[in-house]
Amino acid sequence: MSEPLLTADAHLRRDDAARGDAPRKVVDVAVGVLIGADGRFLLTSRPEGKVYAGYWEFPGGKLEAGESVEAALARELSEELGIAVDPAHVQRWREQMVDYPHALVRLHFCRLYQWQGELQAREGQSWVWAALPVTVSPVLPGALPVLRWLGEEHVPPSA
Ligand SMILES: Nc1nc2c([nH]c(=O)n2[C@H]2C[C@H](O)[C@@H](COP(=O)(O)OP(=O)(O)OP(=O)(O)O)O2)c(=O)[nH]1
Repeated sequence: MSEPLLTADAHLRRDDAARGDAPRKVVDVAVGVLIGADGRFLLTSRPEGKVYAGYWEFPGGKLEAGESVEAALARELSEELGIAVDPAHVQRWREQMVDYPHALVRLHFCRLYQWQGELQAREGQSWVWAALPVTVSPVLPGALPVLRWLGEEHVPPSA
């Protein structure tokens, strides 16, 4: 399902037309909503050195050229968290475009109930198994819709 465009921190930039810039390229991002046996979901903090460092988000990252969402998510979860994911277990959920000052991103949110290995913070990030309402903050603007969807929709603890 594709959601309406979300504009984040618009006050931080002037629009492209005013600057005479070309339309912005869309950056595709694979994002995992990992759901544990107890129904909690995994949030991770963005590491130092990245935009929005310290903000909480769902783990994932940008697609490489020619890569599928499923393959990108499996690669990112291995790189960031040291877990092994079978791309066949990645369940596409919703798509959300977010217009940030730093990039225009298309977030491919996927649900994931199965993976192998213990979590490791390979990029020095923190993680938390969260339930609604979440108690960590700040949450990345592009992760907020997921919290709303999780609240609206009954997400089974296993599938
Ligand atoms: N992982 C993730 N990214 C999100 C979420 N919400 C959201 O707006 N984003 C945005 C933030 C970034 O602009 C983009 C992800 O880019 P990134 O820089 O974290 O990706 P990456 O790990 O491939 O980064 P790098 O290797 O280029 O440093 O997607 C979310 O819930 N999870």
